[in-house]
Amino acid sequence: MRFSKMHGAGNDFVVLDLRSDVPPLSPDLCARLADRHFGVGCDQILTVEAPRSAGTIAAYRIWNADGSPSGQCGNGARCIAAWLVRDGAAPADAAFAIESPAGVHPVTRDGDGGFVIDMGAPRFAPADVPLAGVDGERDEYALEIDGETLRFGAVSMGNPHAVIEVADVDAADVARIGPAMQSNAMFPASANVGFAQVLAPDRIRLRVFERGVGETLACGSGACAAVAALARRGRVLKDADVAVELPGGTLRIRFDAAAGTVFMGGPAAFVFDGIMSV
Ligand SMILES: N[C@@H](CCC[C@H](N)C(=O)O)C(=O)O
Repeated sequence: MRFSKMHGAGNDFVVLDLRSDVPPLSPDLCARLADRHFGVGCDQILTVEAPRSAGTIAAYRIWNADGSPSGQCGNGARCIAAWLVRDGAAPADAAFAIESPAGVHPVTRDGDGGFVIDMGAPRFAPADVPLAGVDGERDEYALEIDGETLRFGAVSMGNPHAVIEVADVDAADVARIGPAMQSNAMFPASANVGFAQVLAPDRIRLRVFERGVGETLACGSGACAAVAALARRGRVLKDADVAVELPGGTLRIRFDAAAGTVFMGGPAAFVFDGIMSV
């Protein structure tokens, strides 16, 4: 099985071209590919697939390291864009569109040689996240973990996110709180749990404990969710770039409130190409 190893701000991927003849993918095979000791190693598997909607170059799907599927992957979207440009399927200098399970995403180049992806509208309605056992849409919800009341915003970017504002992201107990929130009945589809520290209205720090993986070096949809949730509470700017500093790099996120969409800019890098026996 031929693959490309890529990363976006340290969130790493195995990219497979399913437009050609490859063995059928299963959750078990995804988990084997993602294994850092017995496989290639990655946070997510991305599959490039034939276009589904008019005006798109290709579709893609996302599997976490544990083999579970997801509806969205922001860093993956930039890597898919870079992969399609290198493949010759997408133009190097013009806009094009790709499609995730969450919808169609217009893509443009950014000034640093990376890509800007229109990630679509953040959805806050509890049923859309999904969030269970709450009595209506709010800016923040409360949940008790180990006797501590945590306040969080809930957002879908095509995948579920909880965003907790913290005073110091380095001190956040990501490895304890992340899995405890994911397994709580409030999150029937689990969630990606973000810990955000606001440095200024246009700059935050963020760590994300991802569903199906654990803490990653960057989560693009998590960065979009954090800015959308914080902007809703007036903690960061709307309609202007917010720099999101993640352990693996910095993304630029703009919540365009008038257009009702979130733009994400950042890098996409090739690491190596290879062949894995399956
Ligand atoms: N790292 C990704 C998100 C990948 C999917 C996520 N773990 C989920 O299960 O929803 C990103 O950059 O957005």
